[in-house]
Amino acid sequence: MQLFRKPDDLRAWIAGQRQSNQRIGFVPTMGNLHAGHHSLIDLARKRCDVVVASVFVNPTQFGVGEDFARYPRTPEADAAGLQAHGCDALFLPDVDAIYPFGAEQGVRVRVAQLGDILEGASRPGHFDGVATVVAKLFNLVQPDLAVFGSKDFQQLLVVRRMTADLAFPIEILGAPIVREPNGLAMSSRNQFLDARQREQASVIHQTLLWMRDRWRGDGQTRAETEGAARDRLAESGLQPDYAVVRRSEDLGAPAPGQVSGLVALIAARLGSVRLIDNLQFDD
Ligand SMILES: Nc1ncnc2c1ncn2[C@@H]1O[C@H](COP(=O)(O)OP(=O)(O)OP(=O)(O)O)[C@@H](O)[C@H]1O
Ligand SMILES: CC(C)(CO)[C@@H](O)C(=O)[O-]
Ligand code: BAL
Repeated sequence: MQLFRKPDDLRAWIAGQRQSNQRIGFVPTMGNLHAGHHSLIDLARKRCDVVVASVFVNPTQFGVGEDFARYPRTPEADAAGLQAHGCDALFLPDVDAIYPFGAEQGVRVRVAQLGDILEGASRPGHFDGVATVVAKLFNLVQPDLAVFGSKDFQQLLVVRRMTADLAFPIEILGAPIVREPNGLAMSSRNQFLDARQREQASVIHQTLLWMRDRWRGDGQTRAETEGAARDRLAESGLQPDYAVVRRSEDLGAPAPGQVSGLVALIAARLGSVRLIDNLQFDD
């Protein structure tokens, strides 16, 4: 596997791949890779001739007081896992390489509305940071296909919108959520949870399943379902940020009587760790 730290070195290698008509797949990550990330590499591997991954903990998507400084950084283990999954190139830039004018002073890409609700409301500016760095990475890697996990469901929609609106000729593939045996969605932040908290956190997935079943079953109103879901999370010792049912297409409010094309989304805190998960009702 090739390792690139400098954008120019990556560009030169990409130019060679394009010249020989290789179809390029791309998996952007923040590192500390687990089976969820590896599943994205496997998907890209199946669809493309060469696979590029990036590991970059992007400062502009973290708010003041969020966990940028303590975000787990494990580049050696990440490189070994990527290589084992057949990744061809790893881009591991430092902050100056991605933000040559300073992280606070460069151009920002903003996805209005879709980027302002739910995660965007809880983490103001978060999706500006995500859209900005993904646009930069797309320009550097010039992939034909980019794979994103549906664990970060709103991020997937934001990236799709940004890609369409800025006319990047890139297919965006959403990948299924990889879970622990108890249902907890795999996430780099799970490592801040002890064994007891990981069990406790499985209530998030249970609540998503319950929201789906209740929605289909007894025709309760959206507000009743969402309120009862928040109560379930709180009774298990989590602090819910939101627990909502939305249209999977654009995260708008469901139409009366709508049962498919929906997604339940939860964000909740357990101690100092903020976890997100979701469940599409037509899965
Ligand atoms: N459990 C999972 N299943 C499928 N895809 C996942 C999973 N976890 C993360 N991903 C995807 O991997 C890509 C990189 O995500 P990221 O590096 O932020 O990892 P993460 O585990 O989600 O970390 P965290 O949520 O703690 O920041 C994203 O597209 C994300 O949706
Ligand atoms: C897409 C991403 C790599 C942008 O920094 C990040 O938000 C992530 O890992 O999901
Ligand atoms: N996986 C989304 C990255 C973040 O939480 O900042």
